[in-house]
Amino acid sequence: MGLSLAARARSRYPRRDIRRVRSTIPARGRVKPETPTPRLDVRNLSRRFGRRVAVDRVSLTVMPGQVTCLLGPSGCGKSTTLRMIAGIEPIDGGEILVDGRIVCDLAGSVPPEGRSTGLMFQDFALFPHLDVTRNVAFGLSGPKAEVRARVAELLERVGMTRHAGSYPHELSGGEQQRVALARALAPRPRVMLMDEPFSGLDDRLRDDVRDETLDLLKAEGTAVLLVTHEPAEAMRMADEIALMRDGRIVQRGAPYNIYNAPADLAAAAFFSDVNVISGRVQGALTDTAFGQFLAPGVPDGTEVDIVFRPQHVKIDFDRSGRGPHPTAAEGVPARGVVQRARFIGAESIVEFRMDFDGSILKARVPSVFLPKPGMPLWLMVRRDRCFVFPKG
Ligand SMILES: Nc1ncnc2c1ncn2[C@@H]1O[C@H](COP(=O)(O)OP(=O)(O)OP(=O)(O)O)[C@@H](O)[C@H]1O
Repeated sequence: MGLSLAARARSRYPRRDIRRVRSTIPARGRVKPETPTPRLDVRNLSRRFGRRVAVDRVSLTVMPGQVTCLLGPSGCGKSTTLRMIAGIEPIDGGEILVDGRIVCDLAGSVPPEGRSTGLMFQDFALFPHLDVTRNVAFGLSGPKAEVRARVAELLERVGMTRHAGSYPHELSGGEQQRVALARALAPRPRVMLMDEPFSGLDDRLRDDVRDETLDLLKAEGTAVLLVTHEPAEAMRMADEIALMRDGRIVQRGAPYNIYNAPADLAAAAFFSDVNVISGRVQGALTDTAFGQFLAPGVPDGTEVDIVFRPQHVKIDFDRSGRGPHPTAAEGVPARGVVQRARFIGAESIVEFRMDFDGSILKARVPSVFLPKPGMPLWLMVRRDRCFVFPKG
């Protein structure tokens, strides 16, 4: 009686935990850690379903106050990874540490309520028979006055004080989401695990709730691991993106770096439409209809894909069958004929059939320009925005 869930869990796993804490945190004065201990440290985590490896040696760290997004297509293993960290899915290999303390490995597992992790899903599942105050207070223990103060503080921070006595069915989706966030944060979890938490909200509301959630999580210093399949959401939310495919993390980095230096063609294509032209490397260069592209370190004779995003294609008018002059920054122009042009607001997407091989390439241009099908135009490609990948 009187013990919090975490304290109860600790008392159930006393010796093992103490041993682990000793073995993973260096003693004072003996070894000086060079980097701070990650709030969440996942090492070589694996999970199989029958013969299928759903999660394959996934490793990642999240520091206090940091948001890491686990991003990838449907079925790549994101939710399974999150569920293992939360303790609601068994592991088949690896280990999970919270604040340097092992909470799960093949030798044993601290139950979910003892891991200092909070969990938020898309269907936030507030208790329908409890009002907002009691929903937020649900996971809290301790003196009543402290519980009341914590609930009031959180409702204030999520802007729901005036709804304290309302029931979930009396709230909008965004309001329910705010209450769910307050409830998840109430016990001050060290790590917040979020699985597509905003996907039930409409676009406009989603942006607001997302930003408010982020501010609150940062203010509380919580480490956040957020699962999403939407690149735009990951880029907006994340300090770091861990890009996942077929159960593995294929790239980790700041959103800017992942977008501008993708690890491979699939990583580039996950964030936007891409154009791909092919070439063969000779003397660290690849000759194409757009001129030469650098391919440093790629052996002679290697077939490569040259990848560029539609917004990095520049288009220019046809002057009696001639295009603009080649430049160092944009190479040689190649001619194409407009197949389709679509107005999408601030931009137009124009599709060209290229003279050199009949392939289709796309350009995104300011929407003041909406060329008619059949119009010949010249395309140039920004060299500093191209990626060259050996064909896989
Ligand atoms: N309990 C289970 N039994 C069998 N296979 C499972 C189970 N849970 C997940 N899988 C499989 O493991 C793979 C990864 O699933 P997971 O739900 O982690 O993917 P995800 O990336 O989160 O996908 P989504 O974005 O669609 O939720 C999938 O092929 C899925 O079918």
